[in-house]
Amino acid sequence: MTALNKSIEPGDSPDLTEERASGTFDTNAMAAVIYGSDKFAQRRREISEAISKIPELADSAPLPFLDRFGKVTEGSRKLSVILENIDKLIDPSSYEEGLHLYTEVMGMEGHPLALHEVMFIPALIAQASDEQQVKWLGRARRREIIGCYAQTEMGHGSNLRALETTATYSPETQEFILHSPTITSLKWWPGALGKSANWAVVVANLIIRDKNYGPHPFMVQLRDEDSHEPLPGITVGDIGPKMAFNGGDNGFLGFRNYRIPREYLLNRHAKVEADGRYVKPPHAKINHSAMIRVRSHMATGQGALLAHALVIAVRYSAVRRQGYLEDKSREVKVLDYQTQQHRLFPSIARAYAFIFCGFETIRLYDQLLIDVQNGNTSGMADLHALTSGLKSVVTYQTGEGIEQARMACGGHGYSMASYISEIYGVAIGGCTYEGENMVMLLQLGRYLVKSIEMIQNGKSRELGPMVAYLAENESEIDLNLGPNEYLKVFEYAARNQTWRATEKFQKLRNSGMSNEKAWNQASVELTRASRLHTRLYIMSTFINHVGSIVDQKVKGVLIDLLNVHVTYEVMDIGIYVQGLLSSNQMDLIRNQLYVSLETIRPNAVSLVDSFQISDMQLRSVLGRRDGNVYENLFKWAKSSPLNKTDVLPSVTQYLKPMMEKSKL
Ligand SMILES: CCCCCCCC/C=C\CCC/C=C/C(=O)SCCNC(=O)CCNC(=O)[C@H](O)C(C)(C)COP(=O)(O)OP(=O)(O)OC[C@H]1O[C@@H](n2cnc3c(N)ncnc32)[C@H](O)[C@@H]1OP(=O)(O)O
Ligand SMILES: Cc1cc2nc3c(=O)[nH]c(=O)nc-3n(C[C@H](O)[C@H](O)[C@H](O)COP(=O)(O)OP(=O)(O)OC[C@H]3O[C@@H](n4cnc5c(N)ncnc54)[C@H](O)[C@@H]3O)c2cc1C
Repeated sequence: MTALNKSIEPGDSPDLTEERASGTFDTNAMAAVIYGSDKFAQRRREISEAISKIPELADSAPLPFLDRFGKVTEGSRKLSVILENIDKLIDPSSYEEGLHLYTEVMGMEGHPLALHEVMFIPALIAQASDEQQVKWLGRARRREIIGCYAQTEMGHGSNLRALETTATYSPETQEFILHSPTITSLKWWPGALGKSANWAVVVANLIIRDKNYGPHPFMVQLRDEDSHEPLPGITVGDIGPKMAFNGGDNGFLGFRNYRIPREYLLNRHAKVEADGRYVKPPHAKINHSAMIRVRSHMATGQGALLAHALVIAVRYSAVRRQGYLEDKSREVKVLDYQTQQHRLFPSIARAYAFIFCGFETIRLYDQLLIDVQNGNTSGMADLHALTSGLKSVVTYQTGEGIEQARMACGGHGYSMASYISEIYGVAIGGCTYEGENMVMLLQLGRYLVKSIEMIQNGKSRELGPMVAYLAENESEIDLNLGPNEYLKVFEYAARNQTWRATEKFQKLRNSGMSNEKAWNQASVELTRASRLHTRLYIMSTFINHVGSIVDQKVKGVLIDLLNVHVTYEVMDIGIYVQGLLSSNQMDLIRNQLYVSLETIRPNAVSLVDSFQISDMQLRSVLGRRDGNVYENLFKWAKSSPLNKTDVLPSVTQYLKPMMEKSKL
């Protein structure tokens, strides 16, 4: 049985049953808020139920016991079982249902279709012309072909203008000739490129008559569709084991004068005519849309990863007993320690905040896609700035939260039985992919500096709603702090830091320093401004979202969670608000935080239950829904391949002779 309202079942650990009984709200109602609608939350439960009825969809062994080869094979095996049963499991036309199915069955370690769904198909939707979509999109959606998104090279990922792969147009044959001129020009990192994909969207410099028009996306066949062998002129393979994602085959790719037809430039926006004439796109960065899309989805994606770690740590903390409080006759649940609550509850609040914030950025991206298809690119810069900051802040804070969750599980958190280290490895990949965090914070920094320059030039009224606060002035704050006053505190901090960083940059530049050098010398301050601005945005979307909730019990507990969030976040940026808040006010906020931790305590397990992440999806012995941790930890250890025999061959071969020798 998958997660139910309150989720109490016979055989559950009494400690978790007690926690669920103390919850003040309906976890199904909360799940409806988390997943955007009651209908979809219900569908998730139904899909999990349907999955549980097909035993072949379960992992054939706990994934941590598999080696790389085993993980990659297991991913392909489960994928084929999914596809055999797809109509029984989901509505195949629903992207969200598909995502839930894959997330639950395939897990987070990577699989052959991960990039196909996340970047390859979206790149075709955004960048292929109608004619090209007829040719490839249906095939991709039916999974007749497997694709990936090949942009990053061994030598360059951040600085796209320095990519080295070339696509040189030959008007005589009406072909592009793809070439990798150096070792550093090898495509390096693209997910599913190494062994699974037979097609790729490849980003290469478009060269026409010796002129470089910069990076453009090309549709490229990499492997024979029958034999799956690489085509002549293509060198392709796996880049080896990684910190996580080891079920995935991130790859390398090189071209040796590899020819593709002119029609294979994805030409919804930019075109090359038969005679080599170049037709410019409506916006210089329009080819970056696949990246903007993933960045727009990353807040919810990372919120979900943080949620996984918190489900594990909070449930485990409710069954783990260690030490005493007042009652010396029974050890206390570690969740009752204030330090444990301080470690975990602000992260629960962040997970909710990230998910709600992601709703907003996904909506903005979907709107942008429609606008761009209609020739309106005016929203691109705003969304680029917003998602650049957001991906950086949520990935970093998610990593922090997951690592705290691991430590909150003590020694068992360090075991792969907790699965937290895998979640951590997967999540912090997000600090790097889709734009290295510092690089992306500086993209938002550019936008903030431009906004300040508009104010300085008397154009405050032209500022967008997200940066309008930069033109305001706040020097006092009411002692009676509520969420909106906390927003003002954050605005103060972000505004001050943005002005300070911009003025530093301007001062350096005005002193005769080059623009680039001045930028570099102000860049740490600029990233600080970007983080504060982004955290303000997260807080404000959290407040707005909670304000819109109808179910009063759900709303009540989310207001409690919001109180944890706003007090924790303001304490965390104390150094930036010293000019605004007195030490008395800081003490008051600190005390409000401690009170709000206590208020949340009875709902902690219900709040994480509400994510409705099934045991199958969680893959954690510590985080089991029933809380029966210890007997299952022992079972898990016994299933280790090392325990198949009592005496290992390595002992017979090396240790025994060594010990024998020492006896002489
Ligand atoms: C349903 C989805 C589920 C999501 C869940 C995700 C889980 C999946 C798990 C794993 C998948 C991992 C997949 C990973 C894939 C990848 O990593 S793909 C490769 C990604 N690579 C990057 O992100 C590279 C980062 N670099 C860049 O993006 C850019 O080069 C840059 C840093 C933005 C700089 O660009 P450039 O040098 O070209 O430009 P500048 O000179 O700095 O700026 C010029 C002006 O252009 C503006 N600009 C830049 N980009 C954009 C944009 N995209 N849109 C609009 N405007 C843009 C920039 O701000 C400058 O403006 P200004 O002159 O006015 O200041
Ligand atoms: C798990 C994973 C999956 C990936 N999947 C894909 C994929 O499917 N397709 C694909 O094409 N790519 C993929 N990538 C590659 C990824 O997009 C790049 O690694 C990423 O964009 C960072 O680029 P880089 O490696 O060149 O980092 P670098 O730019 O070399 O970063 C190194 C350091 O230099 C700093 N730095 C660089 N430029 C600046 C600057 N201008 N100002 C200040 N500091 C700077 C960075 O902050 C960082 O500290 C993936 C990567 C990972 C880890």
